[in-house]
Amino acid sequence: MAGEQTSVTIEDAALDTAASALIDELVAGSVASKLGAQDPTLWGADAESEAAIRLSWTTLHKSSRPLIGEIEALRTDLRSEGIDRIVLAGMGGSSLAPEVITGTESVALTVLDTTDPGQVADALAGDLERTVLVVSSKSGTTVETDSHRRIFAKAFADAGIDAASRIVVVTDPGSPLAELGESEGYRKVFLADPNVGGRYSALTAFGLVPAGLAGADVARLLDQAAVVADSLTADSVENPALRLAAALGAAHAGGAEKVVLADTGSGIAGLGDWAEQLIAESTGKHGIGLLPVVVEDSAAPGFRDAGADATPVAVGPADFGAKIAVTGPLGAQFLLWESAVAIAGRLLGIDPFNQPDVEAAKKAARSLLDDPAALSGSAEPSAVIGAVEVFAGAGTTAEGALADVLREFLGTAPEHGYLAVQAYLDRLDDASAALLRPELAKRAGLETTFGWGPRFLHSTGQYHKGGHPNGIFLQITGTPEHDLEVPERPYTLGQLQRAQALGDGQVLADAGRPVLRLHLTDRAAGLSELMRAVQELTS
Ligand SMILES: O=P(O)(O)OC[C@H]1O[C@](O)(CO)[C@@H](O)[C@@H]1O
Repeated sequence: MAGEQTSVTIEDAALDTAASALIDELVAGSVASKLGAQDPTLWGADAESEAAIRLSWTTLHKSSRPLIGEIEALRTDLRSEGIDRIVLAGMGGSSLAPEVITGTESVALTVLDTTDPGQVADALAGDLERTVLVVSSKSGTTVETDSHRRIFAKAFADAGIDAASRIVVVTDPGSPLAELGESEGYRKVFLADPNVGGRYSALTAFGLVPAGLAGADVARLLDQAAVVADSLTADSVENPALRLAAALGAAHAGGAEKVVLADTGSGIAGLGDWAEQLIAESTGKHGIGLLPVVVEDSAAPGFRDAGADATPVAVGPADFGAKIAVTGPLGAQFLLWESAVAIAGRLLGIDPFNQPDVEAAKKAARSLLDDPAALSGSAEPSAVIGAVEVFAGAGTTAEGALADVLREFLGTAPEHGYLAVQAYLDRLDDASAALLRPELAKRAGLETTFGWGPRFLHSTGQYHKGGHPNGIFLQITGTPEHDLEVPERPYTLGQLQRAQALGDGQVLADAGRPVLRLHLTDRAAGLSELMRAVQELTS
């Protein structure tokens, strides 16, 4: 596999000079060895109590070993019963790592990190006789994951299958889900290390159980992490974590807060999607932070043409345009990025282990679910253009054709701002929505991110509200063809999806961020109309 050697190279001379000074400071302050010793004082007094219960990830390559046998034993049992289809319900840190691990090994795993009724219905339509559902939630209270559990439990029962025997839980000790797992007699409850936060949990049960059950070689991941572990806690200018942290910190200090991630042949499938949560949720707070911008490849808009506000990073060998290149196998890259982001947090002066702004959107969604009138959309669209209903935010008028609406909206971006495209759609059936990112980036001249809602709410969502206040937000929602009941809950999945979009939109608007919502009354037709309108914009 390409990139077996773990390394961080700083390709840009000016950035290298700025980073070198920071690396020297970090070495002089013994920051790496203190991280290795799990010293909670590294991020200042305010962060100390949180850090004290968040640092066990530095030794997971050793402490997670006993899990391997447990996972293998359960996999063998399930296979002997003809159960070989793994569906994972989990948001953010509870699904991103297993998705990358299984994608890298080309092992099948159905990930549910959506409230889209169509996408969940498609997962339900798979062969339930052969299915086990892994319900992963550290807190045990995440509404999306709880909804998936309810929907699948009912579907198993309706199919005459004993649901308890088909549900495996991964959660923290003492969580409501741990208790439920025991009281319902679920197949197995894996209790994860509670001293590791969600986005640092790739090498805990959260990453390893679903991936291992699906057939990935999870022991090899721990081996890969073990190979680099000592180098990441060495007080040395060669330490790759210090180099990456210093480069990101120096870039941020120089006004390049956007981190544009492109795969350049790492052999890893989608590391950027995992790193996105780690970087955005860890650093995007108190009005600063690093904004991850995951692009299709190094030729995509936003990478080689990045402006002074962005740092192009190659995941894999250095490529033309990259200012930083990070190589190494997946297990090593997990530990490297976790260490680097934690240390970058110290350089930025923030607590990398909390996510203070995520709760606001969850609260707004909850209150909308309690207010059916607001949720059913009593608000009239500002305009209806073909299959697209336009809900213009404050400061925009929604006049003219769709291209005019978009042009006016893009004009609200501040200099060196960014555009976030947030698609609350089915990421399989409506996959073409992702093509909007490069098309918009090219024409808007802005670093442009793309996220599937509500998945991104557990990732870049923290940055959108808590990071640099220079984003503009294009929400895309769509009428689902069929809705799905959530058993014993007063809302459907479609209503939950809508509440999440409207709730987050409200929080962003209240914070003074420009928000434009385009609702597709016919998803396929609406997406093509939208793409046509984007292509009418001049670059
Ligand atoms: O594992 P949980 O508790 O379900 O949380 C899922 C995700 O939600 C977040 O708390 C943010 O909403 C993430 O930090 C976390 O990875």
